[in-house]
Amino acid sequence: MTIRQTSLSSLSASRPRLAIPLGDPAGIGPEVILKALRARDWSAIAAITVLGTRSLLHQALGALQQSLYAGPLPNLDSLDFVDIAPPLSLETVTFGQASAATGAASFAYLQAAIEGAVAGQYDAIVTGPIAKSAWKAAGHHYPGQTELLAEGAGCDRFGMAFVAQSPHTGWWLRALLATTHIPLRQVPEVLTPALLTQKLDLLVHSLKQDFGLTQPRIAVAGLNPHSGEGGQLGREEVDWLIPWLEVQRQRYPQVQLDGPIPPDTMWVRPGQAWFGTEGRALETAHDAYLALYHDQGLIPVKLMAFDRAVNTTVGLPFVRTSPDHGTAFDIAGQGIADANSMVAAMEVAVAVMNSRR
Ligand SMILES: NC(=O)C1=CN([C@@H]2O[C@H](COP(=O)(O)OP(=O)(O)OC[C@H]3O[C@@H](n4cnc5c(N)ncnc54)[C@H](O)[C@@H]3O)[C@@H](O)[C@H]2O)C=CC1
Ligand SMILES: NCC(=O)COP(=O)(O)O
Repeated sequence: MTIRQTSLSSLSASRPRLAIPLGDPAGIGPEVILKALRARDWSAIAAITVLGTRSLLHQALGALQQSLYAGPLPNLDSLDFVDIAPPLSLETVTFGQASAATGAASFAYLQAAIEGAVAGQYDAIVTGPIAKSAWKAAGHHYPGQTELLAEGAGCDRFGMAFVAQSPHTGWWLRALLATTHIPLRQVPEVLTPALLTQKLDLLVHSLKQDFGLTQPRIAVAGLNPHSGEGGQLGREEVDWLIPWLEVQRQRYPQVQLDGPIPPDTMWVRPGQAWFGTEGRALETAHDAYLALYHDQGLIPVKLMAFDRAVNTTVGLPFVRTSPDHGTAFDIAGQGIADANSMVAAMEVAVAVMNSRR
């Protein structure tokens, strides 16, 4: 596998301290982290600490060495590593088989990273993927890592955003999800003007703080097909989304707020800007997209950028990024996982940290 490096002009010589919890040891987290650690010379731009169970990382390394993977791998002896004993008995793992024990382990790794970040030992956390079902089996009822991070940081306003830089055009795709891990049928009730205001505030702040965009252009999706077609296909747009947008335009005169944009067509221009198929799209695509629910945002993001998109948690007192993919239990232990999204997650963490300084 060839690692493609994301070019980030804002990477600087200062060295943010990155904590990298391994994620679920039965998934591809340890593998993509091992590959990512040798994808470039990180020592020039970051100080990296990996958190996990040493014997399990050795097991993942052994599996990689036995696989067809022929790329460079790190020397574990020279790694800055925090060795965490698994809370439930776990001497070895069977790749692809998550359990209460692997869930308890990935939970403990993330908890240790959060404690370190809150104590000021780390500037950023780049998380390996976990399985929410394994956390649940271990008795941890969180919808995902985002909510544990927010709780640990004492933060009740936070958001899930994805960013990726096009390898074709250099254009940056940014999308924030207004709602995340809830059943689809709950979306219309959970999605309120107050919630959307909170998410827009987080997005505007992050665009300025993390990306230096002080006059961003933001597109807001409608909820219903064709944004409700004047109330004929759903009433949320006419009942509150259009009036809400008017209020927000008054609140944010420096922001160009477009919407509600029919959710299907909203992604045409980003697709053109991403793939470079329509020259004007690079100028006319928005700086960021506010999607109203998980799959409205993540289907297009993953279609365009599954190999390199980065999940970020906005609103925390420290930086958090993650690859966009999950534990990929179907290929764990085979050596074939693509580490580019993990590399991008580490690079974006460094760039955002430098932008905040
Ligand atoms: N940040 C996180 O911790 C995330 C965790 N998850 C969790 O991961 C578990 C599995 O979720 P899925 O929906 O199956 O998504 P997934 O991303 O784990 O896998 C989807 C498909 O993409 C492939 N794939 C994923 N990453 C890959 C990589 N780096 N290289 C090559 N192929 C790759 C997999 O083999 C699979 O066919 C779930 O428990 C989910 O909750 C999912 C997304 C993010
Ligand atoms: N679909 C995105 C995702 O599952 C990320 O979850 P989290 O563990 O980062 O909260």
